[in-house]
Amino acid sequence: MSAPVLALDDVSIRYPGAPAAAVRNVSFEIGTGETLGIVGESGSGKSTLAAAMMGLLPSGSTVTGGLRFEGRDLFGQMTERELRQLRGRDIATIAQDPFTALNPVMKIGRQLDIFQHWYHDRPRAERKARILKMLEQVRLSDPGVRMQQYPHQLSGGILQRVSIAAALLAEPKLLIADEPTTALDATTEAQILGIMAEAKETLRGATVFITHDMSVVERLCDRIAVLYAGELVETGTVAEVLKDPRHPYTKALLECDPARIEEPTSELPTIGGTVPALDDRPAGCIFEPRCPSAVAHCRAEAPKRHDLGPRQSAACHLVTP
Ligand SMILES: Nc1ncnc2c1ncn2[C@@H]1O[C@H](COP(=O)(O)OP(=O)(O)OP(=O)(O)O)[C@@H](O)[C@H]1O
Repeated sequence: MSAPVLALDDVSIRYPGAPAAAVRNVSFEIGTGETLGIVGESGSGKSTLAAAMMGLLPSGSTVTGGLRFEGRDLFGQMTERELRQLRGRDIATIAQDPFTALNPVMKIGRQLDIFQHWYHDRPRAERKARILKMLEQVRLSDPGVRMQQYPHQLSGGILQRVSIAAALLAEPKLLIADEPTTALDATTEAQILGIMAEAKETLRGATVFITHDMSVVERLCDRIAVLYAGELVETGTVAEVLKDPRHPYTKALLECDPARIEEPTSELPTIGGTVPALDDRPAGCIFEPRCPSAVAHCRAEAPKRHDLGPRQSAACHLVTP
């Protein structure tokens, strides 16, 4: 991997007043040109990690460990002003809800122009041409008309395309897409995922794609980080982990992926039980209460992370290299 754009080293995050950390001892790196998929059920800490990567945790949150963007610690070394600059220029996001991501009282064309930071010294006509080209790339019909419209005049699917165009125009060093299709219907979701797959060719920085959908990871990501109840249980290349998942939670997620079920069935499989609440975390392995393979030892002691290859690791007592 090239020098990491973002490196997390033993990161734990606790919200103010919370009984325990929402994210515990998470480490991984993302390099230029790489797309990392972060997966896990609801409550596993995906959005908490995304907020931390943007320096947008609620004030009073406690972060321990290192979270470095191009070698600089987001929490130790940067002032609020520097963080704001970073968010505006080097780190872009595609949010779950595109309505909240765009300014309701500014025309789309003007908003997109603001995003293309690196082109502001170019003539206006050149900037406009670049925006039009990008709107075509995200397959928006009538891009010239769209530029004159306000967000409330557009549907969620169209606005999400505008958000993707904004992210591409910004040419960020780090793009964070936080479940960008959650608020959309299935057809629009498929279209947006197709556009994201194409956009991958254009993006030169690193991308973090947050999802609960393994088939999205398979399609769009190079590497995967599987989170469970705030802990990183498995990480590796998508090719390795999806072919040979080693952690029982990763296996269970894959077994529940509708895209992988070969026999027609009226009921989709689910993982029994629920993600433990923050104040009810098991003392041993975090997944033990739901794990079909658990043995007594799993209840007694939390597993360490086992390296399984140059870039794959899993935190499970039952895993052997
Ligand atoms: N602002 C907050 N204040 C206190 N606790 C929070 C806050 N946001 C999230 N949490 C808690 O942190 C834990 C992780 O939540 P988080 O939203 O990061 O998970 P997630 O994997 O993104 O879930 P989802 O897929 O539902 O968005 C949960 O226990 C949640 O209740």
